[in-house]
Amino acid sequence: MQYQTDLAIIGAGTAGMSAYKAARKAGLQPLLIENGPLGTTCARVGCMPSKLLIAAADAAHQLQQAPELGIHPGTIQVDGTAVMQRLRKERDRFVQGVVREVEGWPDNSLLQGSVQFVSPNRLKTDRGDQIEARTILLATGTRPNIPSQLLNAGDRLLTNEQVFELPTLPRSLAVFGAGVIGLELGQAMQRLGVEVSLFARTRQLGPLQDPALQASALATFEETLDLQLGSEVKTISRTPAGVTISYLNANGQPQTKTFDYLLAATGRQSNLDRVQLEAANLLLDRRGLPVSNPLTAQCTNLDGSPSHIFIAGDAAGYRPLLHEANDEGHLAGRNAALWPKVESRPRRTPLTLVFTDPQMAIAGNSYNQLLNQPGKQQIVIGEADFSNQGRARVMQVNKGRLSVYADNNSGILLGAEMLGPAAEHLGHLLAWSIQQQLTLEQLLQQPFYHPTLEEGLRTALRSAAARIRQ
Ligand SMILES: Cc1cc2nc3c(=O)[nH]c(=O)nc-3n(C[C@H](O)[C@H](O)[C@H](O)COP(=O)(O)OP(=O)(O)OC[C@H]3O[C@@H](n4cnc5c(N)ncnc54)[C@H](O)[C@@H]3O)c2cc1C
Ligand SMILES: NC(=O)c1ccc[n+]([C@@H]2O[C@H](COP(=O)([O-])OP(=O)(O)OC[C@H]3O[C@@H](n4cnc5c(N)ncnc54)[C@H](O)[C@@H]3O)[C@@H](O)[C@H]2O)c1
Repeated sequence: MQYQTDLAIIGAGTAGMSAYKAARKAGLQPLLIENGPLGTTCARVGCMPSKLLIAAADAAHQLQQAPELGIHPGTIQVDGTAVMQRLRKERDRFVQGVVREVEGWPDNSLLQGSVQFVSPNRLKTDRGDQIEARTILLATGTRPNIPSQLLNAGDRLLTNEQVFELPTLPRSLAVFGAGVIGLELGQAMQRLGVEVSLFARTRQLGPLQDPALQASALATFEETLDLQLGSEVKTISRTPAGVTISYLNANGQPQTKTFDYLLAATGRQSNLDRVQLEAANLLLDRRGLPVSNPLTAQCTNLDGSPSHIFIAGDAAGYRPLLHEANDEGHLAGRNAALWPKVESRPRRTPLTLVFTDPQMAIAGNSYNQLLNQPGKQQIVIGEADFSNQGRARVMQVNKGRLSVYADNNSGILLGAEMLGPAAEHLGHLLAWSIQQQLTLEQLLQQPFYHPTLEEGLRTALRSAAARIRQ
């Protein structure tokens, strides 16, 4: 069929749906085109099922820790089938919520098919549909990046798209990648009784950049997880017992181990390689992604002029997180309606959280952004150690550290990195304070109740304040 639309949105994920709503509110009748199942990556195979697995792992962990508090829950049994069933039941509720929302939209809002560019204003789908669009939004997200060596695991290779479908928990799991997904899922599986080894080429654990925090993360995670960081994997093969991995460990010693499954958590790759971007007349960056303005979501033409094509969510390669996909989608949908005029909207303060235990947070500017740059002498660091922090000890969660970074002249808080208890909450407090450009002094005038984890934040703020202009 032939379609004509003011706005063709490629991808009905978080960014695409948010753009659809914003564009409709602004008076457009957008056409949303999706080549996979509805429900979004976040709800189907991302944020939500991973946090459901972590919730079960946290429950098991608390029971395992209880005897140290004098509480003896008896033999702890993890029913892997029940864990996975509950995960999928709750996950399906979230997915259904999204699907119902799309189903409530007017007919002809959604087209199924895989989209490619024919020319800057013309798209076609693999089902033979042709779309002429005044403006276009790229909201195509990403898919797992799988290094070719990992394919040797054959039918025992899992990514985030298969792991939540396992009928029960595996006995053993080799996790490749020590980034956010590898750490979150690897630790959760280990706490649920799965024998986990985590392989990574470097010694970097998760996104924290502050050397003191990286060291703390390494010391903490290697207490319980078999970390094969800096290992060199020689061969991976599908064997009758599962997946056999031969590798040189960090000391150069040859090892061979067999696992039930291999989980690839080795980063994400853009889906834009499948849309014939060459036909879109867009300027691309070194990664092959369209050059775009994060304040308008607008792409740039080959000749440097502003394009009628917008980009949002993970496809933009800017901040691949759910709340950012939502914001970018909204911005893109609204600007597509205003096009050729566009509005600039300031971005929120960056906030990254990792739902491990201890959790990780980066609020505002990271260590590298502030301290690996010229002018780093303008930055003071304040620190707190949670190993002896009162409330953290009370709750037996006394691990990790917090670093806050402030401007040495104005005292304004610029960034923070944390590994520690409740980093998801302290990270928000820090991000909100940074967004309001509060100074250390103003922050120290706020109430700090006793005994709370926030007192750890106060320690870090005080230590930075004491170093200002010394
Ligand atoms: C395991 C995991 C856990 C995560 N946990 C968190 C978390 O806790 N917190 C957080 O903030 N973020 C988390 N994320 C990241 C978050 O899920 C993403 O940032 C977010 O889903 C991106 O949304 P999006 O709209 O850009 O992409 P998506 O939701 O992936 O949507 C893109 C859509 O485009 C479709 N598409 C692609 N190409 C085409 C084409 N050619 N034609 C038609 N349709 C196409 C795809 O099928 C897909 O439906 C997690 C991600 C993963 C993988
Ligand atoms: N809590 C959250 O907000 C959350 C949770 C999960 C995912 N996410 C999002 O999903 C994105 C992707 O997560 P991810 O963990 O896949 O990516 P990542 O970039 O965080 O980590 C990828 C890891 O894979 C390693 N790696 C790459 N190639 C490898 C190879 N051949 N062998 C071994 N290791 C290899 C990298 O060194 C790195 O440690 C995140 O950046 C984030 O935006 C967010």
